[in-house]
Amino acid sequence: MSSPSEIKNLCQKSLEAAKIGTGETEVQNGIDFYKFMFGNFPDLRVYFKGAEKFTPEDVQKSDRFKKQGQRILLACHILGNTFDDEMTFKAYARETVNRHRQFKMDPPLWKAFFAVFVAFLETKTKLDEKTKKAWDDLGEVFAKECYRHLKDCGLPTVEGETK
Ligand code: HEM
Repeated sequence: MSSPSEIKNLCQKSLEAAKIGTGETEVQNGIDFYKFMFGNFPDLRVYFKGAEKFTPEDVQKSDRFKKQGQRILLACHILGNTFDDEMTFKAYARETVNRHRQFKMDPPLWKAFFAVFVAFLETKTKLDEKTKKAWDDLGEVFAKECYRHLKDCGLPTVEGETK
């Protein structure tokens, strides 16, 4: 694994293709994430109550996903930004798990999310192998902390190897 600061820099650089903000392009980036996810991983829609049958066209028109798009991209920017600050990064992972408790997600999704996210980023920019590996490494550290926390909370988790 590269150093935390190398991983941070590679992830940060790739996130320039998925900026957040109030401008049209930035807002659309967030909507595009869910259009991508709902279009390519429709099984994940089950967790989004009321949107279980949404098509990418429905996502485009939805105020809910306009807001949620910014939230998820902000979360990914926070992960990239804090990867060299282990205390904050891991606390953010645990907090993310706490906030998702109600959705009763299948635990392996904490790692699987990053494959979805990288595939989304690839719709926005060209990613080299080093950058894809950086996201995979980041996702691995994130997911391990999620699994550890789920176990601490007495919730279903993933034990042992996560790859
Ligand atoms: C495949 C994995 C995941 C699934 C199925 C999932 C599912 C959800 C659902 C159902 C919501 C509520 C939104 C709504 O219904 O409108 C939500 C909110 C949210 N998710 Fe996820 N999530 C996943 C992974 C992640 C990851 C890895 C992060 C962090 C990097 C994250 C960050 C957020 C944030 C920031 C919110 C906004 C609500 C809040 O902060 O409490 N999610 N997610």
